[in-house]
Amino acid sequence: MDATAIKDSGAGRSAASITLANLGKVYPDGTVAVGDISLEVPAGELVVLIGPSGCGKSTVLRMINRLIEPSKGRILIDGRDVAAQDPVELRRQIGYVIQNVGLFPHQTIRTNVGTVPRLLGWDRKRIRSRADELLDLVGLDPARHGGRYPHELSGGQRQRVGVARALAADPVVLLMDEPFSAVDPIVRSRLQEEFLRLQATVRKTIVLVTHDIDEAVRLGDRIAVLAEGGLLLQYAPPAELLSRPASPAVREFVGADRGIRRLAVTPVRDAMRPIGHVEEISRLPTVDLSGTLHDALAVMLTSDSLNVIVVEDGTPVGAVSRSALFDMPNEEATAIA
Ligand SMILES: Nc1ncnc2c1ncn2[C@@H]1O[C@H](COP(=O)(O)OP(=O)(O)OP(=O)(O)O)[C@@H](O)[C@H]1O
Repeated sequence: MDATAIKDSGAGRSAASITLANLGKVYPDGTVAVGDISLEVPAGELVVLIGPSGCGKSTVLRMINRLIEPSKGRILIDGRDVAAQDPVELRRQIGYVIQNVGLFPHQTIRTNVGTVPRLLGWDRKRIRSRADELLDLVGLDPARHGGRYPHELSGGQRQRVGVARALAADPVVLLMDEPFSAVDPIVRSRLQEEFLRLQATVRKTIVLVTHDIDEAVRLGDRIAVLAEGGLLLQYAPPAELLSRPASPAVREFVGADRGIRRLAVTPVRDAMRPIGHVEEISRLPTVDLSGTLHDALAVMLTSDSLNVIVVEDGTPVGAVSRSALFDMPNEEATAIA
């Protein structure tokens, strides 16, 4: 992971793992922003940091790219301590997307996207073709938008440019600090959806900060819940966090409607039973095997049916009943019983 590797490569470098080991930050005024956090972000996964305002999320992110130096602990990227690397060089290899994007107002969109490649000394032609490739990847037409200035785009479009710029030099790590919070809920939802598609293509290691539990559940392969003082309360995949909150504090944070959220991250397969028990298959609505229980519930509600047939490549493979959705084992309840 050095600058020459980036210079020599085009796109498609692999992602890197990130290790936080007993990471802590006390600001000079004595504020303990981050207590003691240890966690591992596997290469190519998207990890969400979530927690109440002031719990240290941005501080963790900014320690990863050395905008802030830790008071204790270590950060390893692919096993290499970031403290041993030149901060400027390190930052050129780590994409960073912030709320309100921070685009340069007097530069065109294409020039903004080419910022890091330019710093890395790529030639003009290569920078331009890379910028256009990235704009296309985030759903902006290079011919239409490439020559515009940031104020000539909508908030959602600017946000996409921010993501394109962060990906331009094909970083192995992407840090995102509330990347979608400055846009309205409908644009936000569309950006999240597009971002998931983008991530399926580029498979970067991403650490994303948000306040929004729905965003965390939708985007995260894993979620780290932090508390005041920068303490790690739980680190788990969304489904586990929702079904087995590690403490009352996490349960409260995750929210009372977590049963519904859990449906959105539980595969249809988990509540499926053999099809033999269901009558009149052909009249029942269907849901694809790749769907979630939330999809199954939506189909049941719109068709006013108590059962839904699960299909794989168009062939019925099982059925899910409405009661089965709410009989899903709740390990927390079992533990209490
Ligand atoms: N430069 C600083 N000096 C002193 N305290 C700071 C400094 N920067 C941040 N803090 C404090 O450190 C704590 C963590 O701040 P941080 O910005 O990391 O939290 P956050 O979880 O990202 O918050 P938010 O969700 O509101 O953005 C807060 O109490 C904040 O006031």
